[in-house]
Amino acid sequence: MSVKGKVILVTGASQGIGRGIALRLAKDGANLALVDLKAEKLEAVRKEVEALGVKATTAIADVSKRDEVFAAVDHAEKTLGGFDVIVNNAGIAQVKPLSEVEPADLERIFRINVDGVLWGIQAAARTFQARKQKGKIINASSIAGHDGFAMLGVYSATKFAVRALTQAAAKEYASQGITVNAYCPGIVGTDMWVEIDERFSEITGTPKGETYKKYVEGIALGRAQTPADVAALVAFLASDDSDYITGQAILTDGGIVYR
Ligand SMILES: NC(=O)C1=CN([C@@H]2O[C@H](COP(=O)(O)OP(=O)(O)OC[C@H]3O[C@@H](n4cnc5c(N)ncnc54)[C@H](O)[C@@H]3O)[C@@H](O)[C@H]2O)C=CC1
Ligand SMILES: CC(=O)C(C)=O
Repeated sequence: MSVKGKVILVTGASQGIGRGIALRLAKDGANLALVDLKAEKLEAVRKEVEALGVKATTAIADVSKRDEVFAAVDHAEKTLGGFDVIVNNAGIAQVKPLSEVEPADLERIFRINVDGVLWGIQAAARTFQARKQKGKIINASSIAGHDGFAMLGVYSATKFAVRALTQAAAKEYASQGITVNAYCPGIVGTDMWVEIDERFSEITGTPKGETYKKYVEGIALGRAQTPADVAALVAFLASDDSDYITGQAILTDGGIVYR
């Protein structure tokens, strides 16, 4: 299984799962284009990646803005001399009972979690087509893209939508040698879960840390997921070993959701 020499763009690469994916792909020999809004943290990840002996470049882009995603892909191709894989990882969470959701809530999270993935799909596919080569598109869904979670209803809707886009894009691009898949993590100990836990506390009065603990206790394998666990699946999906897989939304959750 190898991604050696491939050019791979990862969004949301400044921290958490995106950083974990970048480090794993760099260890496996890929050259990386790192995209995020957080410039300082992104620069730190670039240095970590380069220390592993591969090439890296950064682009500050808001994935909800189509032109910025297209510019980031163009930058990656020009700077790193090719373009093979995009990992549409950037996303945000939102904890709110459905009865309190307002139009602005929907707008914000859909623009990032769904539009952002679609712009990434479009920009990558356009580049693969222009280069007359095959390519891989890998999108962040979630266990919440398979089961709707209470208080995470709108977030869950965005992750179901990512699965829909993944399936449709797989069908539209298969004849061009482009595969499209999604990874569906479970409970990963990142800043996103710190924020989810805090919001649950505010809304329900549950003591801080308890919501995260309760969810982790429900994992069959008995521990929280790490970014490296997620990155192992993404590294497989980015490699040639996954060439015959397309349109799938693969669970990596230690045993929470069974499909
Ligand atoms: N943490 C978890 O338990 C799970 C996370 N996921 C998904 O994995 C992905 C990564 O999550 P985490 O690393 O946990 O989150 P995180 O909050 O730790 O990191 C997300 C990164 O995305 C960036 N980002 C956010 N909005 C952006 C925008 N508009 N443009 C560019 N970059 C933006 C942030 O700056 C941050 O660096 C997300 O799509 C999330 O929904 C899926 C299942 C479980
Ligand atoms: C953040 C996330 O996707 C879940 C379900 O924990």
